[in-house]
Amino acid sequence: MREHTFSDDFRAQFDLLMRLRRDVRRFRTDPVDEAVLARCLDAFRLAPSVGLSEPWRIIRVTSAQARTAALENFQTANADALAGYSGDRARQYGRLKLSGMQDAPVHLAVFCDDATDQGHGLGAATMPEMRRYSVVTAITLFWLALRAEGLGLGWVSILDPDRLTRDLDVPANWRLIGYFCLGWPDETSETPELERLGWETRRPAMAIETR
Ligand SMILES: Cc1cc2c(cc1C)N(C[C@H](O)[C@H](O)[C@H](O)COP(=O)(O)O)c1[nH]c(=O)[nH]c(=O)c1N2
Repeated sequence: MREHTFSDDFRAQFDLLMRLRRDVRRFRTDPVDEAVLARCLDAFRLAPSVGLSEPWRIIRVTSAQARTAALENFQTANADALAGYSGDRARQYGRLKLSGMQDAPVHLAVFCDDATDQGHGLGAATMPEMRRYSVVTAITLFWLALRAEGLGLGWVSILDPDRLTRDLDVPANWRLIGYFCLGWPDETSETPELERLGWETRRPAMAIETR
């Protein structure tokens, strides 16, 4: 096996990549080059997965009908979420933009195949949710790969997953992990939008307890 080391310069760049990764809700409508998208999607093949089960299943949502169904799903779930807040929080929530579905050129629905035989159940017998966590690890790599190309990703979870699963006509054993908007971001920042808009702040330091 080839020994590989990374330079200080690479480490600094990687740190910057992580700092500049944002959840993007504001996209330019310019198309994304298919070769660049394919290169970024390769991140899924590099991701860790429980038992090497590779349980991610990706649907590219292109038809007007499927996109409209997803958008309406979001709008309903978002209105329901807004109704769960009151006072200043409700006013603040109402002002947030929580998906870029109307502008993003690429839409992906990512699922976990809960019934896959791949991996022969290794690591998931007592904790089957590990398959879903595996999909999340892959999405994180994909997110960074996109950012390295200057592209942005927005995770949309304000959705009724069963309704989306039905609308996209996917197998019953597939569980929705997230709906993703992808494209060229309108802005870049080292600060999450929810922090900039005063919804929540990041903790100053990570507290690790010992036992
Ligand atoms: C599992 C999961 C699900 C969602 C999110 C993230 C993750 C990890 N986020 C994005 C989230 O708000 C964002 O990551 C944090 O606010 C931190 O900002 P940065 O990602 O650092 O820019 C998100 N954002 C949004 O506007 N609508 C959404 O439905 C969701 N859903």
